[in-house]
Amino acid sequence: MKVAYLGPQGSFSEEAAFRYFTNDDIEWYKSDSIVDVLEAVGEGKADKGIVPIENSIEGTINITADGLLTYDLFVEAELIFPVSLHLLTLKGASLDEVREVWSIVPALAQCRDFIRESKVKSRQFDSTSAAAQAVKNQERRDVAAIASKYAAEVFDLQITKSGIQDCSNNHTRFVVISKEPVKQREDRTKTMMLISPTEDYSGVLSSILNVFTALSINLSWIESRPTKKQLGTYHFFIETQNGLHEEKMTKAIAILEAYGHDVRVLGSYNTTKL
Ligand SMILES: O=C(O)C(=O)C[C@]1(C(=O)O)C=C[C@@H](O)C=C1
Repeated sequence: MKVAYLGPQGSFSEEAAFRYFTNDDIEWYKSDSIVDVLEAVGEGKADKGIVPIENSIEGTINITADGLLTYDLFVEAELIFPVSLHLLTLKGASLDEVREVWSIVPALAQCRDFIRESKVKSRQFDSTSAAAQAVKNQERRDVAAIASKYAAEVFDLQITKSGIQDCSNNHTRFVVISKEPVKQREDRTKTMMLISPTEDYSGVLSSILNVFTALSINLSWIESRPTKKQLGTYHFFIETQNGLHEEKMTKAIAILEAYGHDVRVLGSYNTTKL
């Protein structure tokens, strides 16, 4: 089985992938960006992929949410990964030499307070590990990567300041994606769906939410994303704390469809804490 994740070596995605997929028969497929992971799975270059979808400080990773739709993907698991971000510099460099920090956007956003307080510039990379690799290759003492302890080991960098994220209790939620829907099972505890209203009227969102309230279905995630077709039109990602096999979920979907909303189930799955 081929599994795609965001590389290069040393990324959080790699750590999450290695901890979750422990079989021997896995062929790893490292991609250069989150979109490349989604595309690899969408186009069948990899059987499965692992992508970050939400962070406890920064919220939804929109590239992933949108990519699930663009590439017609399904979710088969969610993984909760603790994230501690460190400032990585060349060995021997000190904090007051650092003028610029490099990382992927969600990681820079998780360290907004540190970046503001230390008055450094920031530069975007496609992953924390690509930033760490660039610091190593460019041999510059005035730049630092925001990345993991694992990346420091991989690229032989020094942790010049540790735990620089805005909140110490920081987690990123990854999803395991595939091109085919996973067979429905009775032990699933969550369901992700995309609800697209076909008409725009006042109270459309509350009409959707009322269905879940009436059936005592607890929601663990709701995210509105633009349809990209017209300004001000949205569809809604909704994650329930109930598996798709449960009767109340079948009822909810039937009611939402009877209201004229388009409902697309993206997956029913369990949570793994890594
Ligand atoms: O750049 C990486 O190392 C990743 O795996 C991506 C990513 C993300 O985009 O959220 C994953 C976990 C952390 O939140 C920071 C970066």
